[in-house]
Amino acid sequence: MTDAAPRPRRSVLYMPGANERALEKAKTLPVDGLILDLEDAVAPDAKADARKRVAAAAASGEYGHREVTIRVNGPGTAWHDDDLRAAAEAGPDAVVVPKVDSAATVVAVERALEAAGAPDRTAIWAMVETPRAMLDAREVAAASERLTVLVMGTNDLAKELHAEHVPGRAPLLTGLSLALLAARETGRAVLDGVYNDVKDIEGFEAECVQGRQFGFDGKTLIHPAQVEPCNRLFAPSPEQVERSRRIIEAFETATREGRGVVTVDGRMIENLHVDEARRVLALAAAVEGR
Ligand SMILES: CC(C)(COP(=O)(O)OP(=O)(O)OC[C@H]1O[C@@H](n2cnc3c(N)ncnc32)[C@H](O)[C@@H]1OP(=O)(O)O)[C@@H](O)C(=O)NCCC(=O)NCCSC(=O)C[C@H](O)C(=O)O
Ligand SMILES: [Mg+2]
Repeated sequence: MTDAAPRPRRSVLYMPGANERALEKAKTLPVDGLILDLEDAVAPDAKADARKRVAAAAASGEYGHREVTIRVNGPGTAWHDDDLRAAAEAGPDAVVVPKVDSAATVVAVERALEAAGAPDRTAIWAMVETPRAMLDAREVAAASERLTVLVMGTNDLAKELHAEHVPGRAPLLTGLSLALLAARETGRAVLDGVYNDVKDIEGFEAECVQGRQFGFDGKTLIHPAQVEPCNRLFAPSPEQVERSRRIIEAFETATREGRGVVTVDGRMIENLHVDEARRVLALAAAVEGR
């Protein structure tokens, strides 16, 4: 079940599962994915009602091209098992599991989903947001073929580390890198964490650029105002697309002439740069298809 083709996951929006208005509004937002949340955004008294709403929304088929996922409450909580059963029945694109910190947790979730009759199409997205998850990220990512995406939980990670949220995210960079290494080594996609200040679009954009430069496939979001900048900044730019085309063309010409290396704009281009240029073009085409 590992993703092969580049599926755009530039923008993945959380919405509180108890908020009917947000669930409705999401049908009109140009996001690549949605996380219908049963965990942090839902108060204990509202959990049962939210579970019903979210399951109905996920099963409705009304979200078009958007990937629809359900975030269940974490392993060990009073709601986890019921959430998994409801999610398995609803059959979303994925079940997002928070606070996964071992391969055993992933395997337990996989077994519970299968026992509850989850369709094969329902993947597992594992949130990595604890020190243990960071240190065992590779084992978590490789624990199941159903697991297709790692999701950073930067609020929980900062809390666990006693770290401060600062511009540039220096305290979190090791964790971000460990998740990326684990995802790329195992062929999983990987999404960056959320930006809490919904009014600060400039700061949000800076964090999108940082996430993209690191190699994240996209970012998780908490407010509709974050969607457009996120889509724009995680898609290949027109300049990148144009340069990628020139790289491929120049390399193909060089190969026909018996050369294995060439320069474009004064920079050395080898096979590996051509692979990267093809990845960029494939992603740009997939984004264009949206
Ligand atoms: C952050 C918010 C509480 C802000 O809410 P509010 O002040 O009400 O926003 P606005 O008035 O600006 O809303 C304008 C309209 O947009 C809709 N809206 C707002 N947020 C969403 C959303 N997430 N999805 C869909 N629609 C949304 C409002 O309904 C308004 O619509 P309308 O009335 O028609 O104009 C709020 O944005 C919010 O609740 N966001 C999500 C919070 C959330 O899900 N948090 C949990 C996930 S993050 C997390 O857990 C991180 C991770 O685990 C970690 O550890 O890091
Ligand atoms: Mg969290």
